[in-house]
Amino acid sequence: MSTAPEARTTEAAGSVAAAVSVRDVDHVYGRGTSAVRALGPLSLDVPAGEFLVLVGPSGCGKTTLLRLIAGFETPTSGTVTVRGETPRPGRQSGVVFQQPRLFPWRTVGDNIGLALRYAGVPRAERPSRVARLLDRVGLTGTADRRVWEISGGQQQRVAIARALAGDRELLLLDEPFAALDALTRERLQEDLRRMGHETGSTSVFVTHSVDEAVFLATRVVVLSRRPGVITLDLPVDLPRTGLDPDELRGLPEYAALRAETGAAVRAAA
Ligand SMILES: Nc1ncnc2c1ncn2[C@@H]1O[C@H](COP(=O)(O)OP(=O)(O)OP(=O)(O)O)[C@@H](O)[C@H]1O
Repeated sequence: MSTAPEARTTEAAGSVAAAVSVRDVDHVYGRGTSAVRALGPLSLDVPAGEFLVLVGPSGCGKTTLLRLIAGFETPTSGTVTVRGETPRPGRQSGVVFQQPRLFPWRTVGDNIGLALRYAGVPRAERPSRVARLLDRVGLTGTADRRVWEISGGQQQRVAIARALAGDRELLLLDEPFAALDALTRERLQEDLRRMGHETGSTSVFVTHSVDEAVFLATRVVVLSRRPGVITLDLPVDLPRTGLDPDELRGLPEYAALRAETGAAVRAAA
């Protein structure tokens, strides 16, 4: 994935302030005897440019936290802001889910073009923007392919390009690679890691995989069992360039971070 002009715009925009601020948040689904306390109390700041990975046992509230940051949910108490504003779906962030959720009978270009249209990008500008976004996710020249014709990994790349459309300052990813085969998953991890470094964009990524967390993150946050609270907040200061993935995974620091994260996840479960 290469650094396109679109990426540099995001980098410039992202360097201004803390991208995400979560303050004293509690989140409860339902009421009375059927109430489920999913999250909190939880406070977290995500500075611009950070690649934050959330890990924790099933049901600990990872998706809930992502949905609060996306603006799909409003916290029961406390506040969530994205660059100082209350988040609104599709406004400040792009979201990538476990399934790509594309229109399969339409072309790759149409799927991304639709997101650009919603973002208010004029029709005449859309083809060049689509091409730049496809370059960025390693799918140069695929705009005219139908979604059903391309592989699952390629579809997930399209979903990432769509989430980036409209110069969103924040990328939210909810186990985006969980349904992919191991080799495709590794390739996408490598590309996403490189892209995060090259563009300086801000991401919050949810996973169950400790290795995926340490590989991708500049910071790992582990949540406890429900209601999720932070049990580990770990900076990941590994080289972002100059090493291939095997060399990176072979570093003693990598092993130490993996061990510390794994122990925290096991303790949380
Ligand atoms: N709409 C809802 N109504 C009621 N309870 C919900 C709702 N959404 C989630 N929950 C509950 O809130 C808790 C947290 O769910 P959430 O999906 O955020 O966890 P998670 O950590 O993402 O789980 P997983 O790793 O299994 O995807 C769970 O107990 C879940 O059953």
